[in-house]
Amino acid sequence: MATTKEVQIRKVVFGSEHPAALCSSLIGATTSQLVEEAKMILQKKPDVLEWRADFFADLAKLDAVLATATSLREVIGDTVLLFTIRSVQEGGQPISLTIAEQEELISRLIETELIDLLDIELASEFIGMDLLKQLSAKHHVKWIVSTHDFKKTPSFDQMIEFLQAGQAAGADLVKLAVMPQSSQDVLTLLSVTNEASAKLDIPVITMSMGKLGVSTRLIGDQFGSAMTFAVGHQASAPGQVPIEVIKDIQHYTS
Ligand SMILES: O=C1C[C@@](O)(C(=O)O)C[C@@H](O)[C@@H]1O
Repeated sequence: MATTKEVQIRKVVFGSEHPAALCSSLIGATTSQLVEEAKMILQKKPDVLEWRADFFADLAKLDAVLATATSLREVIGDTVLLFTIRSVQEGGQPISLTIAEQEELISRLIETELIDLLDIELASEFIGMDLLKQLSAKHHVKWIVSTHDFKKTPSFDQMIEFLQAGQAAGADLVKLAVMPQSSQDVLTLLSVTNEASAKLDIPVITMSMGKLGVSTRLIGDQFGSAMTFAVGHQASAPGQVPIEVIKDIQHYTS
């Protein structure tokens, strides 16, 4: 019989029509904050927890990162763990690590098999992408290749290109988060989701951020988005709504 984790991974990685997988971010700066956050959020039963490691104060210390991943795994059990270092250019926190140091840290973390999913930005300047992909495959870590635009919503064609390029870069899932400036932008993002989820071979995750884009977080799965980010403890991006709200809506839409 499949374990809970296998079922969750299948739902997240291979997509399920409805409802979207529910992901909440951990943005603590210390191990104890992260562990407390995880405990609190787990009561709300998310499918995925995202460790936004760019918020972690000791990101430059490999031992601290590995110890924290171990502590988190002890607390979260079978829940799917996504590891993300979001760059400043794409809405993340400033960090002191160079690109090479980040690559090294991520490689060591993959080898521990403590994480299930890894966020890799499409625009990432990692040098050893092929090696990293091979290492990930060896240790069963799946990739979400992501693109974020916190200022605007690119054109329909550009957004389709981002998603296609993510697939070509070796993604197991692709993600696109953009900022709408009008309700038309929200419609365009939903059209992109509809088209890309039908045409690509991998699950697509999309969201329109901010207040204007909230609807995409609530009903994006009806247009083909495989995952939605919701607040468990604190928001990690503008426009996220509480897990409870998403669960209520999913009750009526799936
Ligand atoms: O890529 C995403 C999506 C997100 O930016 C959002 O808009 O919900 C939140 C981030 O933490 C995550 O890494």
